[in-house]
Amino acid sequence: MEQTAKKGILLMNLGSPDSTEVKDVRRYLNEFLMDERVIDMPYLKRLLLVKGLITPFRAPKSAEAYRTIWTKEGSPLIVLTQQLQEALQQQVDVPVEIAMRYGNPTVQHGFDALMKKVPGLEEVIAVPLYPHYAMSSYETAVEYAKEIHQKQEYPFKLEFIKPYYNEPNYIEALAENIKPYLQQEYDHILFSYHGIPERHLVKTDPTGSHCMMNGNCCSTSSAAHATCYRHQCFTTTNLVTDKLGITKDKFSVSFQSRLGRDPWLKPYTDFRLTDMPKEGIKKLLILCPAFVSDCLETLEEIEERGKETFMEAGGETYKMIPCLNTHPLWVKTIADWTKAIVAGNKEMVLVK
Ligand SMILES: C=CC1=C(C)c2cc3[nH]c(cc4nc(cc5[nH]c(cc1n2)c(C)c5CCC(=O)O)C(CCC(=O)O)=C4C)c(C)c3C=C
Ligand SMILES: [Fe+2]
Ligand SMILES: [Fe+2]
Repeated sequence: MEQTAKKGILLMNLGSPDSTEVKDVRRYLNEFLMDERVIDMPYLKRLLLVKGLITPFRAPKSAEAYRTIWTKEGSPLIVLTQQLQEALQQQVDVPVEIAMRYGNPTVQHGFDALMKKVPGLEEVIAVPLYPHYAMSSYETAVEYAKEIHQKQEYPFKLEFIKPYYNEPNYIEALAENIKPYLQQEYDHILFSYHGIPERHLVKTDPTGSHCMMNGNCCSTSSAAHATCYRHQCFTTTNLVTDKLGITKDKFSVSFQSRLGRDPWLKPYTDFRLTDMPKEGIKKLLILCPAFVSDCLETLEEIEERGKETFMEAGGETYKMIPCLNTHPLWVKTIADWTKAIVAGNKEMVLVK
């Protein structure tokens, strides 16, 4: 490949265990949950909780769950991120690599691979594969990449694509991805976002007085919205339903995948799946826009277990709409953003 710009792209996703063996799942969970932006407790307390309580019980169960979705190529999340890399590489003339926040391939591996491909590498554009800002997803990916960049004294400049929850071309891709599923009969569409503990919203609120102060906090104008996960999830939902002409009575938002006993964002997806058939919602479409690539939390929690919950509660049809994965409009969107940055347009760059 002839290099015109000494730049590279790094697609950053969350990561998966190396295999479905309990020892690999244990190592992955320990790394993930010892992240202070995920379990936000003082180190010793976190260590005791994660290594003494959560991981020993969770690792065998999670390993079993991973076995139900694992493919011969490996974890769906990793395989789909690789497929996104390949599709994007067809559209841009700077090298594209992938890296995971936890597990493999690491961020350092991604940086080294780009350095190898581009002698004299001047700039890396990192694309966090999270549309919304949460300290346990977007923020930790960015801060971790910055830490590796600094510690290893890489000579290139590192830039990040900003959260894109409201970007018109992202919304358009999401809408196009949903559209074919609207042909089938449905009573309701549930937008199920990954949950976070409520206190994380308070922690990332730069105003110190906005998030969770009242039920409408996310719909009133505030500087906090730049880092308010709840606001951003509602915004994505409203923009995409507006675009598709889906009326307010036909959709709602819920939050999935909670861990532990603290209050997480509500309503909880599993509770809603149990209640909806009783409310007359029998035919459900469900999607998980917090994820760009299908993963354990979509394929096992929502597509498999969620369906069981809904059908056992009296539901009739249940269809999960896949994540954006390698949807052509999504690939084009990332290509357009990164090409613009390579050309010197900084509109999509995170400013901190
Ligand atoms: C939107 C992205 C994500 C946020 C925000 C997030 C927060 C968060 N997650 C946990 C705990 C777990 N999450 C797990 C899996 C998982 N989480 C995300 C994304 C976000 N997490 C993804 C893409 C995945 C799937 C990974 C895969 O390999 O497919 C898991 C591991 C699986 C399990 O045991 O259930 C845990 C644990 C917390 C505590 C948290 C916020 C505080
Ligand atoms: Fe908010
Ligand atoms: Fe998670």
